[in-house]
Amino acid sequence: MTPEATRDEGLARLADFVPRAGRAYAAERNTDRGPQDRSNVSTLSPWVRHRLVTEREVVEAVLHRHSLDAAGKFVQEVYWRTYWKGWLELRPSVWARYTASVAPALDALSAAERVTYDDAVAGRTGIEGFDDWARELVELGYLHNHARMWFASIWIFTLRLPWQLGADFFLRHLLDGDPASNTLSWRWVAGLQTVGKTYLATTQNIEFATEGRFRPRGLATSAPAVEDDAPLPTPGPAPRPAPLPSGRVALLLHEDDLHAESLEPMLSVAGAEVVAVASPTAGEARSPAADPARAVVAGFTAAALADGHARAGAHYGVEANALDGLTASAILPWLRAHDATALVTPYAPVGPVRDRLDGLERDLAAEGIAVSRILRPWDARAWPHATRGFFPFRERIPALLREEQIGRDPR
Ligand SMILES: Cc1cc2nc3c(=O)[nH]c(=O)nc-3n(C[C@H](O)[C@H](O)[C@H](O)COP(=O)(O)OP(=O)(O)OC[C@H]3O[C@@H](n4cnc5c(N)ncnc54)[C@H](O)[C@@H]3O)c2cc1C
Repeated sequence: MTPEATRDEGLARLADFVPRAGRAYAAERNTDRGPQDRSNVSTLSPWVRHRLVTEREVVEAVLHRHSLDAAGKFVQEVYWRTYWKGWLELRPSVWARYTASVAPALDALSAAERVTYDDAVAGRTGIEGFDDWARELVELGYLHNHARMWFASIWIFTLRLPWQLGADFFLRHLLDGDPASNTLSWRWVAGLQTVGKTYLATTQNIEFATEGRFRPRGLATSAPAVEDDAPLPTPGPAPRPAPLPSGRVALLLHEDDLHAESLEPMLSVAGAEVVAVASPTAGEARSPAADPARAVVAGFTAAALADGHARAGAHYGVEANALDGLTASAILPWLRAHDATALVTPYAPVGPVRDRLDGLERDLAAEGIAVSRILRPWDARAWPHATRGFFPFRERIPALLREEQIGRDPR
């Protein structure tokens, strides 16, 4: 059954997990006990992906209960997400190249490779574990982190399928499917991210970390890095907070950030009066391939959007509307009906929503309406540090937490 895509559900999961986020998480998080027992991880990713619950709230709740020393591993994992988002934000061409490569990679498969691909996504390769994870992904929209690594490694090095098609399969089916975390994790396994460093899944590691549930045979014994057709781009500048408008503004929510309540301080400082809130009824397609969003993912995203705008309407005490899409023809009549002079929307990082908002901004500019994107301090502070690898970024975590004023003296 698909879990509830509401903030209340995300907060309940967070409250339930917080006691286990300290040393227990550090010791046990790598074990994949199967879908019946996820108690060693938080399973919060679908809620965090849509910011039904924000990264800041998750880290704050955990550091309210544990010291940074005890919960350091968990906090670091949340910052992996922030790091990947920042890394891609500074190098948007990596996303553009990935999306442009999916359809050609499918077309370029030979007849034999096409059979392998069809078997892989249907979970009928005969590889123990791999087939189970393919089915688990399609049915539940979630995989343990270790299973994602094993799956990607077997896909690339044992089945010798293009990484882009595996990333696309994940993005279509994961409830937490995220342009940055997904694309860059697949690139990391393939040896494209930390150039030359790949991830090889082994029978022994899988057997150990699944507590003997799976012991796949015939896995690749080496993992030569996939060759890239372009060098890693030089990082560009990180986005900076833009001035927000004052006066009557309409607040447009989207699937990348559905916690409008915590945007209020930034809007009030600017002197903005929120007169209407809305979100589209459905999420953007995550894949250029056919079957762009499976029903499970589409249903979760649509419910998250509905929850987001309903809460925002109640919070700001204004009408909350569902719009047909992030298009000028859907949005202009709504703006006019509320006599709004400007549109504000949470900042959308690199991905399908960003692409859509860029088009919308151009169309609304032609009508004399400015679109302002609200960049959260969490992102504004961390993303500029995503210029190199995760390890130098990780060194910044205590300082970032101090700037966020989270935790008890997080040194
Ligand atoms: C091939 C591959 C594809 C992936 N695709 C996605 C994706 O599309 N979306 C996604 O959110 N994560 C992705 N991940 C990262 C990670 O597997 C998931 O975030 C994690 O398994 C979610 O489960 P959880 O909420 O129980 O995590 P926990 O272990 O409880 O971690 C807490 C939170 O930290 C963040 N997080 C944890 N590990 C990572 C990580 N390695 N990278 C980035 N963020 C992390 C997530 O927001 C997560 O909810 C991918 C990893 C791999 C190897």
